[in-house]
Amino acid sequence: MTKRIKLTELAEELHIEPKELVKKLKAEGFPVKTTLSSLSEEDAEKVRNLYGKKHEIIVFRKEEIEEKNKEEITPEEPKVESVEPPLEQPKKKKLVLKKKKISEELKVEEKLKLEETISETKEEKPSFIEEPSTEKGDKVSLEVEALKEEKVESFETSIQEVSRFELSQTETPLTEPSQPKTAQPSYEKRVVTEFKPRKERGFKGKEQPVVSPPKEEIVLPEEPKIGEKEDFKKKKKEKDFREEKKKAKKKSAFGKREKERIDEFFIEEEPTTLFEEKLEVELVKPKEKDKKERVSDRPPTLPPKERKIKIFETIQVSELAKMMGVKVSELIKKALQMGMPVTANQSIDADIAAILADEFGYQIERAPIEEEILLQYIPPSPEELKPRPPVITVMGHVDHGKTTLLDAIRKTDVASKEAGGITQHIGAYTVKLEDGRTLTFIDTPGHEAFTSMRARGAQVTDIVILVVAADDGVMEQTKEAIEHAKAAKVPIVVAINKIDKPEANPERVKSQLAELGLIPEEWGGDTLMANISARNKIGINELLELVLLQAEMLELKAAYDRPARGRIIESKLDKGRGPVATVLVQEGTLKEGDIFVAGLTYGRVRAMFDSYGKRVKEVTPSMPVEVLGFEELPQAGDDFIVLDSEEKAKKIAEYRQRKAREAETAKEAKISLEKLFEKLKEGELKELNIVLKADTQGTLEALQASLLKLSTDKVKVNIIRAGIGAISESDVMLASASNAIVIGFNVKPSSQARDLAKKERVDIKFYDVIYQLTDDVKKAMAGLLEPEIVEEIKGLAEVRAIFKIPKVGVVAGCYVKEGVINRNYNVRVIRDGVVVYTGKIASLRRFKEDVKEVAAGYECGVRIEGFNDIKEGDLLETFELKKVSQEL
Ligand SMILES: Nc1nc2c(ncn2[C@@H]2O[C@H](COP(=O)(O)OP(=O)(O)OP(=O)(O)O)[C@@H](O)[C@H]2O)c(=O)[nH]1
Repeated sequence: MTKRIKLTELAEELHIEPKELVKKLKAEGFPVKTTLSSLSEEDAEKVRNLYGKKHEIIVFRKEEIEEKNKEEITPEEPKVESVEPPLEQPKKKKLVLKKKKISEELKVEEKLKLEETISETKEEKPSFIEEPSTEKGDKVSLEVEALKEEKVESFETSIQEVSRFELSQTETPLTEPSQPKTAQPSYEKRVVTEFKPRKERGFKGKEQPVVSPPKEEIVLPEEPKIGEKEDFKKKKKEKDFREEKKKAKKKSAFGKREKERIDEFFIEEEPTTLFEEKLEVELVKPKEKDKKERVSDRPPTLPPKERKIKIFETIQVSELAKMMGVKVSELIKKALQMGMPVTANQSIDADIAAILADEFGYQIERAPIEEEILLQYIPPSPEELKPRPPVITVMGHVDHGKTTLLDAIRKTDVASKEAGGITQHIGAYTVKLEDGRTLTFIDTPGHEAFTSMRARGAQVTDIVILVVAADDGVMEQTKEAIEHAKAAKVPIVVAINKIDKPEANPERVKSQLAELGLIPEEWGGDTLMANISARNKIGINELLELVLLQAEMLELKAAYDRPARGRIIESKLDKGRGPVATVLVQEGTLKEGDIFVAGLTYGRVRAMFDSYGKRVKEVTPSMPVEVLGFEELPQAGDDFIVLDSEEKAKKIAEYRQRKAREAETAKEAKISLEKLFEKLKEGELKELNIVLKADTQGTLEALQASLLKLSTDKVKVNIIRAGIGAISESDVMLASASNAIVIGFNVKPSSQARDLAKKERVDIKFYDVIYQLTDDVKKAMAGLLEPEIVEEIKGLAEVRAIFKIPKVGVVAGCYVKEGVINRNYNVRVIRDGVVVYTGKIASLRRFKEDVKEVAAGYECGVRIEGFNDIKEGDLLETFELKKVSQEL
């Protein structure tokens, strides 16, 4: 491919006005029309000669590369002898080392400026007219002036990597290359810019980092082995260089810091790895203050690299290698040489990738997060919106009748009767009333499904039906359900069930609910309530009417005429059909054949079945449908987004998988007091959600009051649950779904809750002094939290027997269940999840022997300092306190 040179660039190079150049060239008979025209390199060279410009030459000699490395040189990094363009006023000389990979696509501009031809092989070796290289084989010389006569079509010559170079001593006309250059896939060129004494360095690689030449002068020191010298002219004026530098900076993918770091690296490492001629270096050493500037930019003759790789946040090492067309091993080696041990499958961030890519002549372009580009979501305009059916979840205390109610509702479905079929269990189903209105029910009753969906960021429910048995009244899980619905800001319609029972007392239920903030309409509140008997199917239609009324108030709408978006409600691996999932379409219309991404997976809709098991071709908003065609099993709560190409879908899924893996490794609490200020500062958080558990009603109330008082203009303290007793799994789930922290005051989590908190990355804080708790929250909000004292749980023992020993006290016969009990640890006595004492171990024994430590699975006798009120069944938790400086 013949490279062409823009007239504008040529004019710049020749320091004349482009228009003037056009005029002149036209007069000379060159095939140009306007300033936008371009010339072949050959012609450009003629023009240069017209203007008396000629190229200077830098002849690079190969560095003494270890034999091993020589062998390893791949086609991507061929050895090169490089030639510099002419410099106007030769003054001092100075070594300029520059490594540059230039591909076939190397810009004309770059080539023009380089004005070089480089021979790659011995056969192709050109020679200089003057100062022929003393080394044979890998030296190349070239006379650019002579090139105008040469009928060389292209200079697309591959330049081999050199580690050393050689220069002719005097500025001489350049000889014609002995042979025309052949196009090569890429070449690397090095221009020695800086020359410093050899120093100790961390690694020695066959490749050297890029160093730009000085802006004012290029002084070439004597190459020790050959002893040749050549003076070089000034390459460009200072101004030109600055401009170039600015351009390069703009184009650079590196952040300033990276760039400086690399510059420093180059300053420190580059010259020393290449030259041993200390004396020469010192003689030509540029002024200190210029040093960084010089090396941090590309020379004016070498524009910023043109080969770009677009990456999204991170990239796998192997992928980066593939994109650059280099061997993974080569890339890993290079990284290692640079002090960054990486593996092929490791994801590296864009900054690291940029440093590495630069070594191979590539520039990294950091693209916005893939998802943001590809899933760019344009919210529908009001005109696009049409009413959609409500999506309902049934919640309530155990045995209050949720399942019976869902069954009763299902039986009211006229469509089911029409279809003559029974509703399939697909996680959700629709109910069509006689008047044609439809409602969608999430088939899994209970707050667990609701919460775990919410914990994954999925909010599919529009309305919660809270089932309360009229004979039993408000119970623990009724309260929890209310809290969940409130935290999710989902309205509640109450179904007071089992009114057929003689002991039913709906009025009592109403007053209990009113105490919890759900005030019935008839009492002036806004909570819709219906008395029903799910078993006897009394009041079901009335209940559904109320639900529809509530839905009307919510003005539920969605756009129908656009690609579908929804949520995964349920998923299973079907033996015959592969991964199958129920999707609730929330927007748009889902069609057979649609390509989609869902959570970490993707696919194409092969077939769809509605809740009666009937195959359907299209599904509209609020409709649940069973979808076949997933690559892998998605998870309940995952999003489901239709895209226009499978490639996109796959890319997004892969990106998400990578992110998920990274998140897995960098597990940290969703929110913690330590991170609070950071999040507030970043505007990520506006309120601090707290799940508060305490040992007594009195302390709970006191804590609530003092915590609420801490709310400021910037952050609101929001207690989403306040309860008495041990921290439960439900507390953790609520905290997880609501991005809350759990505060236990004198209460501890059950071991299941602790495990769940670990899994869900929920931060549980333990306090036993009120002011410490309020102080911490206050400080966290102000960003003044002291180094955190972290409690490390060491072991758990169960008290199985009590021995009262006169004059000594009470000794607890324990069985160590988890971890170790060490007599130096602190100990906490927990009774029914409540901390009854915290102190020190006075003695630890096994078979009358004093021991230091007892591990899990063994029995031991424990006496606690100053505490004799120990009881059978108590748990002894040992812990250590560690200071961790906070990261705020
Ligand atoms: N008398 C009477 N019994 C009912 C009514 N609704 C449900 N039951 C009974 O209450 C018991 C529990 O009903 P379920 O529907 O299983 O309750 P649930 O809330 O789904 O229970 P879990 O799934 O265990 O949480 C069953 O024996 C039902 O027959 C009702 O309206 N009247």
